[in-house]
Amino acid sequence: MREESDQKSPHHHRHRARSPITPPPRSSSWLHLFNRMEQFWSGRDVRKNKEMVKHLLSSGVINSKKVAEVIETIDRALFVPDGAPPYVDSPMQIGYNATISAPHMHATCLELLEDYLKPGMRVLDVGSGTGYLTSCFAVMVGPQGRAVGVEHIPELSESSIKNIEKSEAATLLKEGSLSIHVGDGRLGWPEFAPYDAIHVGAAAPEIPPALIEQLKPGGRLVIPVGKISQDLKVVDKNSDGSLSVRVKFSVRYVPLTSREAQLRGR
Ligand SMILES: Nc1ncnc2c1ncn2[C@@H]1O[C@H](CSCC[C@H]([NH3+])C(=O)O)[C@@H](O)[C@H]1O
Repeated sequence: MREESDQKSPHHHRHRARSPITPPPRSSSWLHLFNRMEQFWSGRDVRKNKEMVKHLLSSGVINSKKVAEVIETIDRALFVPDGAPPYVDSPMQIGYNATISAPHMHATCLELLEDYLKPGMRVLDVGSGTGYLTSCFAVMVGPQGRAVGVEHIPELSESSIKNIEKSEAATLLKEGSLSIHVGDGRLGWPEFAPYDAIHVGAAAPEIPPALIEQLKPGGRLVIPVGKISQDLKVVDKNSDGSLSVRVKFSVRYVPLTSREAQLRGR
């Protein structure tokens, strides 16, 4: 086989011959080759990211065009640790007893929050982990809006910034409408409050009062609540400040806890 491929057929040469007025195809540049190799080793493949979106659409997880668009825009492979299959619909370990949520959970939360992620709106992502969902939020609210991630493990915060810098949300991070902060997310992030949307990516035993406080009247909070068996709660703050709460379905998230408890393995 090897001998065969080493033989240069007439076709081989014909492919290489180019008319002098045609610019060389990009595939011949070293930079392109390097990018392809980097993509191969990192498991990145925009076509597979697209296929994942198609699957989420056909299985009815995604119904919104906007949500499909943003998931297509932010390549998931940039946020999944090296060696993990990026487009498989399941959560993955990211170290520090944390996980990146499964694509269907990200999609569900984006759909639940879509109306609260219009251009110019403000969103808080508590337990931002890899930065994947914060980036999706940032793209949806755009440069006039604000997407704020809070993560209590400094190493995860740092690596999330590196992930975002490689993604389509890089400019938003650079220009400041997207920011990631190290802190205890149970206290929210008062600096940019009130928020139209708050998402919590870890399960709280009870809804932290600071998050209710930092939610705008007319805003929505999506939060998993419970210990082992948890409910994904959708909390709407009415214009008079009262709350309407409904349960979307049962979920299993890592706990929203102290840094020490998380690193101890709870
Ligand atoms: N009290 C807390 N404050 C801030 N972050 C927390 C807290 N408790 C847990 N976390 C983080 O919450 C995250 C949940 S898992 C990561 C979820 C993220 N949406 C993603 O898909 O990448 C982990 O990164 C935890 O370190």
